[in-house]
Amino acid sequence: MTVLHTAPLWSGIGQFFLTFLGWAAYILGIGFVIYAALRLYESIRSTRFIRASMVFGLVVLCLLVLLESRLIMGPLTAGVLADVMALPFQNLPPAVGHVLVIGLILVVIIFTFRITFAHVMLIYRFIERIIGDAPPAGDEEDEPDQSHARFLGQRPQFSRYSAGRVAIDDSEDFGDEDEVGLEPEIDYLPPPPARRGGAANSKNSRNGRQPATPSRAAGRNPVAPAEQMVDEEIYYDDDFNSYDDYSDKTIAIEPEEYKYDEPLYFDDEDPLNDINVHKDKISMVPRGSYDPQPLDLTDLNQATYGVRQPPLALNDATVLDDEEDVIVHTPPAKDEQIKVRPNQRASLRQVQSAPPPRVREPLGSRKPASAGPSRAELAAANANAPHVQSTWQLPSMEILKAPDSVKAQLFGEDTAELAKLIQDTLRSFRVEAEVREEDISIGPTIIRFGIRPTGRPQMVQDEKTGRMVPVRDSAGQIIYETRTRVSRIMALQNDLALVLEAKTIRMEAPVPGRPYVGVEIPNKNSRLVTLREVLESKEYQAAKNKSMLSIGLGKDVAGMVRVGDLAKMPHLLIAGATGAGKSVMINTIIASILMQATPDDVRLLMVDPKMVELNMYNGIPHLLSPVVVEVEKVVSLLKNGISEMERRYRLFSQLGVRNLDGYRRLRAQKLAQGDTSLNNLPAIVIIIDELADLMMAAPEEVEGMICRLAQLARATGIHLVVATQRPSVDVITGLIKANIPTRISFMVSSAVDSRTIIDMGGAERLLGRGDMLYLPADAGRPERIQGSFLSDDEAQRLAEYWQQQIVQHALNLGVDPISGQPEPGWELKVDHADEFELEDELLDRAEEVVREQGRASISLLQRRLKVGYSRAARLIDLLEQHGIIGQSVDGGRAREVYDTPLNHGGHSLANEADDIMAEEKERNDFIRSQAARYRGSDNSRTPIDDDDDEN
Ligand SMILES: Nc1ncnc2c1ncn2[C@@H]1O[C@H](COP(=O)(O)OP(=O)(O)OP(=O)(O)O)[C@@H](O)[C@H]1O
Repeated sequence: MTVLHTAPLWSGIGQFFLTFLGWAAYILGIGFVIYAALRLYESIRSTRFIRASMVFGLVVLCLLVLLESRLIMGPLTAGVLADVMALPFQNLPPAVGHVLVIGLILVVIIFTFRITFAHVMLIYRFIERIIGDAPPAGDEEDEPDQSHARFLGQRPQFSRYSAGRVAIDDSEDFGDEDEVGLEPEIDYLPPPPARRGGAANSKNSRNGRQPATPSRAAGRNPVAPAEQMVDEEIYYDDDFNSYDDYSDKTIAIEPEEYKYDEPLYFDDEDPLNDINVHKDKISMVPRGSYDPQPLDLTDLNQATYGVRQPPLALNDATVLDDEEDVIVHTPPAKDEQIKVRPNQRASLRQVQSAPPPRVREPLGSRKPASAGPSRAELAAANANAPHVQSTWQLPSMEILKAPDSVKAQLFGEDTAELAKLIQDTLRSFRVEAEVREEDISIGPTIIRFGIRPTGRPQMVQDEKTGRMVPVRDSAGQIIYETRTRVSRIMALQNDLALVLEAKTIRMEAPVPGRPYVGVEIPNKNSRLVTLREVLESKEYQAAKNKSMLSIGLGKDVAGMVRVGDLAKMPHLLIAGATGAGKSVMINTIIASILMQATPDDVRLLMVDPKMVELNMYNGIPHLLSPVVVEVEKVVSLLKNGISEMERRYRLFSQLGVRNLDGYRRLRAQKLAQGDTSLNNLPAIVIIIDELADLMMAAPEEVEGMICRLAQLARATGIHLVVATQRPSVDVITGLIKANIPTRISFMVSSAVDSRTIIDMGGAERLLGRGDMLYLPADAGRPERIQGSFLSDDEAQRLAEYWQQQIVQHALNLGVDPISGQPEPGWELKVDHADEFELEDELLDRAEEVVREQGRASISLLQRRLKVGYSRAARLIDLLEQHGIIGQSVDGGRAREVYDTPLNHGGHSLANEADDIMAEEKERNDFIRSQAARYRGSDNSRTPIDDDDDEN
């Protein structure tokens, strides 16, 4: 305008615009220039971003502002157009005119810039945050900020690698500090090292776990620069077995001092983004630029220690045992804890004086130990002791590492975003479903989103507003006209995996007991579940009081502690690919037992063909026999187990009790009456670390004995824990599966393997490293659990604790320590599979049968003794070896019985022909069933034809 106005030729035009538009001519002129430039840019980039509505809105806005200036300043600079526009306002009071024009300006601004309520809220929050930014010092701890999102620990960009992290004492929420054994401390870990270190820097840090740059760290944390923690990823390191180093390097820094000083963004190449143990398994979620939220310590404590678990009606001081109706007093101090067995409780109440301690009792009094005073002798020496208080001391919880609470830390709204992403994706596929906030469960390694199928709702007109609103039932739930099918959601599994950029997602439809389909994706801020935090949980404490064989399994997808009871399982099959976490699980089981049960309560038998996994337990008093590493000795061990089982059965039937619990109750009653005739019978847990090796060596015998034990051992308190790396049908046969109903599947390589273990797919989508599907015997569907972790160090410490106790225990009793030797009756010998049947206990009955019948044949023994073909054939061989029957003659199946007192001439040609036919049939059936079994099914076995002539 100035140029036009001053140039002689164009001054008229300039004058016109200035007169007509006043000062607005400048604004509009500049606006047109910008508009022209933007259009030019649009045409160069072949893009379009100028909205006509916005241009129009800006012009109108400019004119309204011009009008307002005319109303305020009069007709001096506003031009003719403004005068014309001001005409309608002349008769109005000035205030009304201003209000009208300003109102119009606001309306035009709202429409032009498309301002919504969300924008207003954003600004409101921003202002609020600025105002509320300076809380009085020291307030944070007293009054934790509650305004954060509930998705604790879900902000990848604010993981422990990219920001400060917090280690919080749990003692506040977890009861007495002494009881829990954790020192109160608040550890703020340092911020990440500089990210602008260049490629070399980045590489170094990936390989060598680059420490925080001192100067930078010092800048961030002026309080304790020298105490910065070296930020190392050691948690899930392959060769990492202990997290000692981690906590050692954690040093307290004042929480108030910590500030994020730069926006954090996602960079694939940046090692600092290696936030997750499963980095190679999961992918990334795009990150926004959020400001970190303050951490709620209470929330974190609750998430870490499971305080959210519903309180259980437990009285720490006194536990009333319903079954035995006796009151048990818990030990006064944990260090002086002396284990009280359920069957000892009654006597404890009665006997208050301090009697001499008593040695642990042997399982049986079959053979004395070779060196030193035998256990049988020791037992006999103490036989008259009026009580059974054990002198073993249980380890205190301090022997296990305290849970490292730094893992769960800052939180954000990523989870909410993912939920929205899932919902939008489903909608884009025209699948009506919703993901509610309350349906999101956050576990230690997994987040589960619950997708509720919705549909087209029934609509009615609202009487007040006249609008159409969905019809709701009495519970306030929307009633749908047509519903979305679950199968439609399930069909989108891969599409969801795509948008969530997750390498593995697992869908469960429906989640048992919930009205939604579960989508499980890896939690990028995953956390180790330590055995100690599980054992310290209230749920475990409650379970422990009920059963000595409780196992701290881990935490489920909602972060709740999951506990198993081996006594109820009653046997457990663990399978999974190599490195998936089987050995850790077995160690966890053993450690759970060692933490809560004395050798008087539970005894262990271990088979470790890998030779290295369970060796460390050699020498603990719980072992009935040293850890078996030779496959040849396993048959002998299982045989010992079977004879112990049979011995207990005989004992129980004599005493008229039905199971070990009944026996214990009876014993407690007798002890209360001063009768010490009944020996203590501990539960026995047989742990086999690699079944495949055994099944290769002696498939039939091992399978037969495992099944026999599995079928009958429950009542006698003998439990099997069998693990295998090879979930194929020749290892986990149909028979073994049928007899071991409780199963745990870790990650496997294929859906076929998964089906072999848990009879359904899903385990192939697990993440490994303790991520498992737990299928209890009484549940139809498996449950996903992150297994508790026990480092080798802890296991070693626990084993050493018990090994030392043997010495201490023996010193207390004034006897030689006996350790590492098998219990009498549990000696193992190299027992080749072929020799197994040599001492077949059916031999006597077989002899009776053949003498009674005056003839001997396999089919006869099969029918009369109700045994399988191979065992009957073996019995015939044994009878022949013992000189009871003769050899088969001329291909005939029936054999002569020597010295037969009652030979009524039953050995006729007709009988022999029948026998031959029956036997042939049995043989064929047997071969067929064997073949079918190796193909994965042993259902093909045809029943024995009972038409066979017996007489
Ligand atoms: N519950 C868990 N939590 C965290 N990490 C685990 C857990 N269980 C196992 N891991 C990790 O996985 C690694 C392998 O576990 P483990 O040795 O138990 O595997 P495995 O299945 O026994 O393998 P293999 O059959 O080859 O012996 C462990 O060293 C550990 O780092």
